[in-house]
Amino acid sequence: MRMLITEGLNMIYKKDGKIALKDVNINIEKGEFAALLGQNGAGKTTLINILSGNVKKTSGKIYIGGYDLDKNELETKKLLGVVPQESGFDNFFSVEEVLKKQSGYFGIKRNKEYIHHLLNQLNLFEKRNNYIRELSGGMKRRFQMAKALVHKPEIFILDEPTAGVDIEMRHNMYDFLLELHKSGLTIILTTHYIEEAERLCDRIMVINSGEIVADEPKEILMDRFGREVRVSICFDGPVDAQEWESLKKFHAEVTHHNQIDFKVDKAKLPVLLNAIALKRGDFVDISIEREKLEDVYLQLIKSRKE
Ligand SMILES: Nc1ncnc2c1ncn2[C@@H]1O[C@H](COP(=O)(O)OP(=O)(O)OP(=O)(O)O)[C@@H](O)[C@H]1O
Repeated sequence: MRMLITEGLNMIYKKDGKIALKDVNINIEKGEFAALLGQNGAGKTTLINILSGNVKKTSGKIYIGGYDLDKNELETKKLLGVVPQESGFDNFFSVEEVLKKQSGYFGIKRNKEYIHHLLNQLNLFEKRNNYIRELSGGMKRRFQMAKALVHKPEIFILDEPTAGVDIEMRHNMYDFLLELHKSGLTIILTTHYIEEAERLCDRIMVINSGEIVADEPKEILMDRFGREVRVSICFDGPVDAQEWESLKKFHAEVTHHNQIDFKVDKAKLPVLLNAIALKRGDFVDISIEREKLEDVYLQLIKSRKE
């Protein structure tokens, strides 16, 4: 089932005529965990703000859970849980009060048990009677997640949820998101941490200057663009760059006193390994790594600029 569809979505900010989104067509299936990657100003927040009804699109269609956003705003709002990048916090209320209020906004009564469950999962139970202003930055981010989930939405959208969050807390958030994904929730995440998208998401969308330049299952994207592998070899003695001149075409680079790295098309790997073995047999360690999502992402952004 398709949970989110945009058709020919365009956004031009009236104030300065800035084209923030250009003919954006996306299709997210139920249960997918999708990443939306893009540089600063690419249009990620604009897209999220339009989906959540905070910004009015210039043209195009949006369907959420089959509902047309223009005709069924209330229904679409119920299906979405959005964690914004920044938000005015309800500073003068306690954590639990805000979550109760938010439940009420969606017509949900007697939600205490679920609220406590969420607070427990997000390590916030102890803080339930604290005012929002008394929470740390990382706690506020987790509180925002609870607030977005309190009405049990079907699509969870997060705008850079881990920006500025320390590494341990970030890993806790990953576990939490993976649990939610396992339970069948559809998740869309924008992030600057590419390894985060690589680790969590099964679909990658790349947005560049308001245009979607890639939208594919992660593995297919990696196979299509990530054709090269990096081969690192450590020898039982020093490496002399000159000795490897003949393998320059494999991007030979001495990276350590006894280590040399190569970059090679996967198909040419046997040729390279053969050539190395003929030159020196005293290798003590070898590693072959495929390209990372970061390399693929940079290629995509670069190819558009050329
Ligand atoms: N309210 C606004 N009025 C005019 N232009 C805007 C407005 N909001 C965003 N823009 C412009 O639209 C473009 C897309 O901005 P957007 O905030 O969607 O990018 P982003 O991908 O979320 O960036 P970041 O990663 O920095 O948050 C930018 O050029 C931005 O300056």
